[in-house]
Amino acid sequence: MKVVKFGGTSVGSAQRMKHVANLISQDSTPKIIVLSAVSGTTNSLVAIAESIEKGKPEEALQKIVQLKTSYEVLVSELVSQTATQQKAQAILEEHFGLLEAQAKMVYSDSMQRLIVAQGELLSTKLFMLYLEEAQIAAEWWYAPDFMQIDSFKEPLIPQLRAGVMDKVKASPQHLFITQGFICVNEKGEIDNLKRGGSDYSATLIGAAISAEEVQIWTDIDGMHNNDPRVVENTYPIAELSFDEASELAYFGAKILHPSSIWPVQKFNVPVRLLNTMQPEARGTYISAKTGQEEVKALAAKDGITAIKIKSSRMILAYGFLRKIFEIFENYRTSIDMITTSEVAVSVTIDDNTYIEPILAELQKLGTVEVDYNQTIVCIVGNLVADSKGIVKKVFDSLEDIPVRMISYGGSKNNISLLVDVSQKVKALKQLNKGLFQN
Ligand SMILES: Nc1ncnc2c1ncn2[C@@H]1O[C@H](COP(=O)(O)OP(=O)(O)O)[C@@H](O)[C@H]1O
Ligand SMILES: N[C@@H](CC(=O)OP(=O)(O)O)C(=O)O
Repeated sequence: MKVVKFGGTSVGSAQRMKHVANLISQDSTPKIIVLSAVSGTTNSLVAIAESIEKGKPEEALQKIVQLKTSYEVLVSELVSQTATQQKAQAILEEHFGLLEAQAKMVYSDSMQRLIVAQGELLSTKLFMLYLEEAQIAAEWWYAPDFMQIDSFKEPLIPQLRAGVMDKVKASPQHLFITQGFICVNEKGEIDNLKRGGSDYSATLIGAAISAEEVQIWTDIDGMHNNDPRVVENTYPIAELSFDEASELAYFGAKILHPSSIWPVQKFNVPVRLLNTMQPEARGTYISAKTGQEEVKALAAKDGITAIKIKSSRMILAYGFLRKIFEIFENYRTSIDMITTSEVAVSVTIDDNTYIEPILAELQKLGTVEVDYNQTIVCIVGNLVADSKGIVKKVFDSLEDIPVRMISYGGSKNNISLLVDVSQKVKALKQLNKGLFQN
């Protein structure tokens, strides 16, 4: 069994959906197909929910009509037989009807999650109709039937394995179509795996059933050595270890959801990143294999807050770090980078939900300084002993860029630098030149 995920751009139009149908039906290997919402849909659904939250139902309804119109165009291009067109129309009525009903109700967080879940339900149902018309046999699965998260938002893998295996065993089909991103939470409400979560859905399913491999099809030919949106002349990396891919995903390489690697790493299921628009390109192969000692790629993660705590006792007493960590632990806020000196500790976090109470408690331990809008620039590769002078190249490349924190040696795969967000693009470009073009 392979688990094959197609992202929003891969199902972004009728033509692309037809292309995907062609790609998945070329051989008889059993496949679980995980689809995202049509590109742009989740953003529109988030905007609809925001209008309802702001108490502007008319604005929400206007946005719903606009989105529905774009789906009517998609349907008219996707299916041609009268019976299938009627079924498609019924699907639009069901899901846009639900949105319209929500717009007239009082906003809640669970309503927001229900609204954003409609994208993947629409894409998978419409895709099924095209398969029906193209006479490609497949079965549709409702992801919340098997994708569950607990009260800490962690996925329940044994339940996932049992749910998926039961469905496979009960079916004569070898193609199964399901939604990425959406799941059910501990209260039985529809929930999601956070933005970009369809990658995570696919790797969770692949890990849970020990799939042969997970394929993630997107609009680029694999993981590039730097962010192609801001740096020119980037290139795809043929192979990455799980550790390298995990660091890149966590530190901002948008092609992969930040949490998507741990499940496949734990269950040793390889992942291929492939380009829907260029299926013959070899893409990136991610596995347990560790490559040569070299820098593989750069990534950057925005929205970082740096917090410096200066001990009021001047010399760090033992137990000081524990007290600091306990505060972050109590607010379930994870720390990305940490540096210490004799008198101070600096940490970074990417989630400011509990920043106020965290700062209030830290202030009891010493003087606290906070810098918002920071970016972690991350250099990833097999950097075991740095026999190639990578650190020197990093410092030479950064020349005139003020660096707020540096972390090296925490993992053999990563050098992290903290810079102000305004320096991000410059840092990525200069490091690209210094590390890959000499
Ligand atoms: N290092 C990187 N390598 C490849 N793509 C990257 C990288 N960093 C950012 N990206 C961006 O990620 C995009 C693909 O991810 P995403 O938009 O989530 O795709 P999908 O909608 O298919 O899930 C690419 O178009 C590219 O602009
Ligand atoms: N549709 C969801 C989930 C997702 O993973 O999308 P994509 O695969 O297009 O990044 C989102 O936009 O967040």
